[in-house]
Amino acid sequence: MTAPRVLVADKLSPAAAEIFKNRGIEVDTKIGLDKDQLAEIIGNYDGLAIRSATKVTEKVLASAERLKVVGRAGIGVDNVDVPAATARGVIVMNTPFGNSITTAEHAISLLMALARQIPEADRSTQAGKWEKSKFMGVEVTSKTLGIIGCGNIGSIVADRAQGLRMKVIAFDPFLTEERALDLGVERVSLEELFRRADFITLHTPLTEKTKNIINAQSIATMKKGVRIINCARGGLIVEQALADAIKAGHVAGAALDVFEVEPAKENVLFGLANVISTPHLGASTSEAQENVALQVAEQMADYLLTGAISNAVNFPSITAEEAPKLKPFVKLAELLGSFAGQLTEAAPNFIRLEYAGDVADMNTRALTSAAISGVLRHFLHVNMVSGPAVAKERGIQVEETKRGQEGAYETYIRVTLKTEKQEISIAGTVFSDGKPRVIQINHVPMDAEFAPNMLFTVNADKPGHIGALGTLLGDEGVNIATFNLGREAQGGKAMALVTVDEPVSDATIQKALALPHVVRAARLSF
Ligand SMILES: NC(=O)C1=CN([C@@H]2O[C@H](COP(=O)(O)OP(=O)(O)OC[C@H]3O[C@@H](n4cnc5c(N)ncnc54)[C@H](O)[C@@H]3O)[C@@H](O)[C@H]2O)C=CC1
Ligand SMILES: O=C(O)C(=O)COP(=O)(O)O
Repeated sequence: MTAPRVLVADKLSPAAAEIFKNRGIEVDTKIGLDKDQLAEIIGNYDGLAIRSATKVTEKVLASAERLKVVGRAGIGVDNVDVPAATARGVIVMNTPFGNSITTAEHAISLLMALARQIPEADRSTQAGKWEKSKFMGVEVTSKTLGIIGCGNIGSIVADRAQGLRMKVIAFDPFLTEERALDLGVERVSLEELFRRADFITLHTPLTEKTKNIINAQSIATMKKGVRIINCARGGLIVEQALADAIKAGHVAGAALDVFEVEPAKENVLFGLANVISTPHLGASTSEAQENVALQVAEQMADYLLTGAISNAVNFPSITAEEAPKLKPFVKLAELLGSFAGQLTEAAPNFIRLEYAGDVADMNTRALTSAAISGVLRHFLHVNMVSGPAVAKERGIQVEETKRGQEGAYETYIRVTLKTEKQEISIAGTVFSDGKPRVIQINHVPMDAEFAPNMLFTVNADKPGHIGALGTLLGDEGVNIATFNLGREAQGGKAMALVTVDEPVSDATIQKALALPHVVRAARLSF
């Protein structure tokens, strides 16, 4: 067997290259390649080790004929097109804890720097101005810190802020009362957090639900004089809205480590008084970089040399023998979880997996992990291995039931989610062509393949809906690939699952909701 080859494309601690070499893997380090240069050479490598700078796009992956694994020395994988990697059978792995303390410390540093205008005071002093009366700060003791996203990093920030004698409140759909109590934080709604916080710090992943969470409307509900810290992802904040609020004096300052477009060479926030920026330095300490480099290199080497998988964000750990039989059902379980997760308004507190027929005799632990990760990946950076543990930590009850063949399908999986207000169940099967299909939505029969872009509607079963929806999509320039229907009973609730060529816009969703008898319209993507 020829030695596997790994490309290190971002600045990693030299510890990573050492490990690859020691384990008999050839390693090249080429930092700063653009998309085209990367696409040109990626075909020569089995592994790609990156941080946040390298964008692993569909185009790069399309040229990556040999690539088996992308290793992210860090947490966020939003610079990797994970669905495209999965579709090409490329494992994407990250190092979920290696830089959490360091990033939390950066958030606290920015908080203190913001409270006392340290960067600006430094610039003025070194320019010989001695403007002692210009830089009046605020004390953080007894001030309220609002943490949005109280996961690994948010929890460490909470701990450190309490050491600074701040009052910590947190919004996180997965934060249980019990965990909040353990952390010594007060669990509040997002609205209450915006209303009460003197400082707000962001620690969520960038998802459909968190994108633009700080916008003109939410800023208007914040206390006058609020200060905002972002060490998570640029897309969480509408930068123009923040700039406007700072200029208007409503927001007293912002400290930003991350930007919507990186590298951020120019930005609407640059140059404003009381804006502090750092170039995505959250994870940049020698300790964190050593941790993540060692871990990612070991994980990648394990996978390339033995096939063992750990901390993969797009695949569960499965032995070499089980893999071929399980693979289509892993995909199905993940898609069903993702479908249900996209339809919930809030984080679930209960997930049930039902396995019927042949699939009940397979490695359902891997399948359950896949389904849980499908549900949770709309909220968290969760991987299939850690999915059940994360669900447990967050107080989500997971139930698995198995039974023999029942009904029309030889084998099927049903995923049921419960939130405080809703229950959603999606069932599916794998046909002999190996393709996963939806066969029931909330027990209503349906027969549809999963597709990258879909629209789901629920309506009262009255004549005219199909025509109206078809006309609306036509008017909006949305091309329909397939149109699948199901209903409870004549005159009851009816559902449509429509495959479209492009993602349906928010405006089209609003128009679909305004159609007669429509009670639900949601965009789905797989
Ligand atoms: N600036 C930097 O250099 C670094 C940035 N990061 C970023 O920090 C973020 C958080 O990382 P971790 O704490 O390790 O992740 P984590 O997965 O442990 O925690 C994220 C938390 O956000 C919560 N969340 C999800 N959706 C939410 C919503 N709509 N509203 C409020 N909370 C929500 C989740 O429940 C979870 O508790 C990630 O985006 C990561 O990419 C991580 C490391 C370094
Ligand atoms: O781990 C993360 O999510 C980070 O954002 C760190 O990014 P970096 O590795 O410093 O480019």
